[in-house]
Order: sequence, then structure tokens, then C-alpha cells
Amino acid sequence: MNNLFIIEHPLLQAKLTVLRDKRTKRQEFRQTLSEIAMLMTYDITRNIPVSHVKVETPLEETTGTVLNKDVTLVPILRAGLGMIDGILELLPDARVGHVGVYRDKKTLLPVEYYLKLPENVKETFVILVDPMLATGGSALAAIEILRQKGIKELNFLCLVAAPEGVRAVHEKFPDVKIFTAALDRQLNEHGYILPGLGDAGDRLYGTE
Ligand SMILES: O=P(O)(O)OC[C@H]1O[C@H](OP(=O)(O)OP(=O)(O)O)[C@H](O)[C@@H]1O
Ligand SMILES: O=c1cc[nH]c(=O)[nH]1
Ligand SMILES: [Mg+2]
Repeated sequence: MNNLFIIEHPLLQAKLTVLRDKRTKRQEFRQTLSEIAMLMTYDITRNIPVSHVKVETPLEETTGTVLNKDVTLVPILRAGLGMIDGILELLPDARVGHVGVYRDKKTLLPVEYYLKLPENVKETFVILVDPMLATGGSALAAIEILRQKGIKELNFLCLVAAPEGVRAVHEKFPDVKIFTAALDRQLNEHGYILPGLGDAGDRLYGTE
């Protein structure tokens, strides 16, 4: 699939296994999700725009690299928040916008309830963040909102994706880059990802 990037690094896959394990308790789940997000940031920023500057080492002048675009992280509440601290470890200066979308448990349709973005968001490198891409409804709702704000280039960082969700996003927005640690098998009849890791928001916040 075009514009789908599966990050298969062993360190990351080992952490994903901890998250999948139903015995993993809240504190370890939180910590591990944050760590995995940090590791994925390394990959997702591979194509971030840079410029070159002169730098003096103690021995001579050489050419160095600086990032030349501000970064905006946009977590989809609530579960996306669980990845933000880890990403900020590598991008401490990033701005954070918030999009509140939850999935109605019966209809599985997205319900939007909050939006706050930085003023200049369309001039920045934007990373939309949510650990779970299931039917794709929540991601699509968030992407529509960001597109309406004039954001053209979008990177979507998730952890576990279902083929149904990837298809739904790419049917409508083929140019959105989706980065994930796993492309799982399918959705069950309640819209949960199989094998998945359960309800990410509930496991993070103890609301199961
Ligand atoms: O692709 P979809 O079918 O839309 O499902 C994925 C969404 O479901 C979960 O959120 P949830 O609705 O449980 O909200 P929460 O994060 O507040 O728990 C998850 O964090 C995604 O946002
Ligand atoms: O498997 C799933 C699907 C949607 N949301 C989750 O948190 N988990
Ligand atoms: Mg949830």
C-alpha cells in the first residue's frame, strides 16, 4: 500500500508486544506507549525539511544541519495524548494542538467535541497522533478538520492499524502518510482491531 509505512524495528516491536499483552497494567502501558512513540518519532521525522548552516568545530568550519520548520503535534483525544510526552522527548519545542473525537460505541461513527490548534499550524510540519486506526472514522474526521485549516502535508502516526482503516483514509486522502508499528488482520463485529491491544484510551486512563 502506498503511503503506508510499517516500522519494524525490533526495539519497537518488543514494546508493542508489552502493549498487546492483556496482563500489562496501567503504569507499564502508559510508560511503554510513551517510549514507543519516542522511537517512532525518529522514523516519522526522516523527511522533515532542513537547511544547512556553517558550524565551527574546535578544529575547523564545516556544514551542519538545522530543522527549518516548526512541528505541530495533534493528538486525537483521548488516546492520542498517551503518545505526546514520548514524542516531545525528541521534539521538545513542538507545539501541540488538540482534536477531540470519540467513536460512538453503537454506530462506530466519530463524534467531534473539541478543537484547539496553533495559529500558524498550516506553516508547520504536522503530525496527527492516535495509537489506533480501526474503521478510520476518527482519523478521517480529524484529517478533514486539519485540511479545512489549510494543512496540505499530513503525517498520521499510529501504533496499530487495521486494513479497513488504512483503506478508508487512503481512499479519501491518498497523500496522507500513515506510519504504524503494525498492520493487523481485521476488525471484529464491534469495530475492535484483531489481534490489536484492546481499547487504548480505557487501558491508558483506567476507564474500562
Ligand atoms: O478508527 P476508528 O474506528 O474511528 O477507531 C479508532 C478510535 O477509537 C479510539 O478512540 P475512542 O473512541 O475509544 O476514544 P478515547 O480515545 O477517548 O477512548 C482510538 O483512540 C481512535 O481514536
Ligand atoms: O481496537 C480498537 C479499536 C478502536 N479503538 C481502540 O482503542 N481499539
Ligand atoms: Mg477508547
